[in-house]
Amino acid sequence: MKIFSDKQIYEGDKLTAKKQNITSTELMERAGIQIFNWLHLRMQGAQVPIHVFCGIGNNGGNGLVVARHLINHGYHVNTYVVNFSDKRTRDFLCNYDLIKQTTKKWPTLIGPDDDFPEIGPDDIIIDAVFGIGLNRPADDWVVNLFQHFKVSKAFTLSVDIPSGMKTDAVPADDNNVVWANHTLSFQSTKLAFFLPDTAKFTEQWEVLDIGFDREYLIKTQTAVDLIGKQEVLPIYKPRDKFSHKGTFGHALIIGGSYGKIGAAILASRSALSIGAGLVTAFVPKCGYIPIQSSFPEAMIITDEQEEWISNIQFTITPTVIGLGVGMGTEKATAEALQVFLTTNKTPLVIDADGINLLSKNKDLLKLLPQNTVLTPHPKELERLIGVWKDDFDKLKKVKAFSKKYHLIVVIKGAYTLTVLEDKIYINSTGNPGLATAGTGDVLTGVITGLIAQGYDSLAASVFGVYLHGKSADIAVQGLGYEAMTATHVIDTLGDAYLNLFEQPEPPKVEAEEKEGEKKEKKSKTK
Ligand SMILES: NC(=O)C1=CN([C@@H]2O[C@H](COP(=O)(O)OP(=O)(O)OC[C@H]3O[C@@H](n4cnc5c(N)ncnc54)[C@H](O)[C@@H]3O)[C@@H](O)[C@H]2O)[C@@H](O)CC1
Ligand SMILES: [K+]
Repeated sequence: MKIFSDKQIYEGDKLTAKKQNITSTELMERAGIQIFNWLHLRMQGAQVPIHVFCGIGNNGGNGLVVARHLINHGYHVNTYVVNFSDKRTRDFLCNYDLIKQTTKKWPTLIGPDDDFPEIGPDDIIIDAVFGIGLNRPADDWVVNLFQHFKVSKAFTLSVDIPSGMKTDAVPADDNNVVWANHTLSFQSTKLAFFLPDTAKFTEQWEVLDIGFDREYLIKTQTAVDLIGKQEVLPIYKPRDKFSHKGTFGHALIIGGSYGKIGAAILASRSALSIGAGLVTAFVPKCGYIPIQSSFPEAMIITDEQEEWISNIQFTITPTVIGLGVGMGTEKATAEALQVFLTTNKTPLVIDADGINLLSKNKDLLKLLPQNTVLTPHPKELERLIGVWKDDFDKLKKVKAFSKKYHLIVVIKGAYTLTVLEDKIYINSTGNPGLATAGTGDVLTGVITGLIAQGYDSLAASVFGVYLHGKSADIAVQGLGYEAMTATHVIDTLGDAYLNLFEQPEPPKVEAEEKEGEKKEKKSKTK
């Protein structure tokens, strides 16, 4: 799913009205009806007090449309205009007139000196105060109104975006923003809903299709994409009947040290399970027996040292190398890495201590082949790019870093972000059960194993992160967050692939109804 910028939404808005030969007021009506339908479907006429708070711009205009339709359908509605400015938009004014023609209960104007209306905990708030047009911090009294919403504990539905929130910046204070239970966004979700600093402002979100021009939606390139099944399906490479293990490449995993051989085993097993034709592990001598006995499919090359890697030399020709898991940061290992990188031309995926060693000697970054994949967790990322002010600053720094060294950075987190230069891919799979030892090693193996099979490094990163998260989502169903381990995630990688081609199950009620119809037909024909 494309995530459009504010500028692109405004452009799409204008272009849609022009191409469909409708006015912006008609488009606002369409958007408002969508929100009304969403509510009506769930409320079925229930007489719960609904408080609709409207600003004076187009977000407020949306609120007025919703209020009007709710009133027309007999709901218990209180409409307010939050009068933070006198500059009303044209479409706001149109809808202000319309609501006045609909009901004798005209919207209540709320200004800085007015008391706020009483809101009960079982009431509903519709927040249409600010949309994406917010361009400066809201006045103190408006912020107090937002606090009034929060204190009421009423279910809060935000229109387009929680008021006070920006799509591309972290607010100076958490209190400056409406804390929504649910947000209904027009045509596109927002990057801010996926970042730790700002995701908290809405518990859930949904996108409403308000019928933007199809051509505009298809042709417009976005700086951010949300990756789900629909986005990864075209990446998948079906297997040819006449393929053989040579077709799917040879993944080499370089890593492990005394006490951390498990990391190399997890990465190697993952590379094979995701479909690499052959997997070799390059480990210190102490890794030989554990790998040979626990993972018979792997081939092994041992370093001349017993406990750590000191000299990366091999005679095989791997398709791709996954480097760094459990590798340690011994001086000899750092030197071996430097020597290795000066001659290496094979595509690389670098994780964990591999990243830590690069952070200690940033000159090595220039030696990495183009589109090398780095998979840091937050602390490793900080060592690599320095501290950041907030999530948006972090993304800016990562983009600059990616551009400077021509690297792909996979920022691991609740929503893992894959960054290549100015483009960000947000992953939608995965769960808190992944916060457990070794899952990072599995991800390294998965991405390495995909590159081995012929996926380019970017496709392998985006697809690998998706499959890794999906596998965890499948594994967790039988285990729960606490008991799931990295090994379970490897064991369900196959299910993650199979899930790509599963059709969604029909809703239960419909299926039962059809079953009922069939029985009825049978008894009639008897
Ligand atoms: N045709 C439609 O009905 C559509 C409506 N949309 C709605 O339009 C919204 C954007 O509307 P607007 O651009 O009018 O902007 P908003 O309604 O978000 O903001 C209202 C106006 O207040 C002013 N303002 C901003 N920050 C302020 C502050 N802190 N204190 C006082 N005044 C401030 C700005 O001049 C802005 O134009 C979207 O969020 C969405 O809800 C579009 O997104 C999609 C199409
Ligand atoms: K809003």
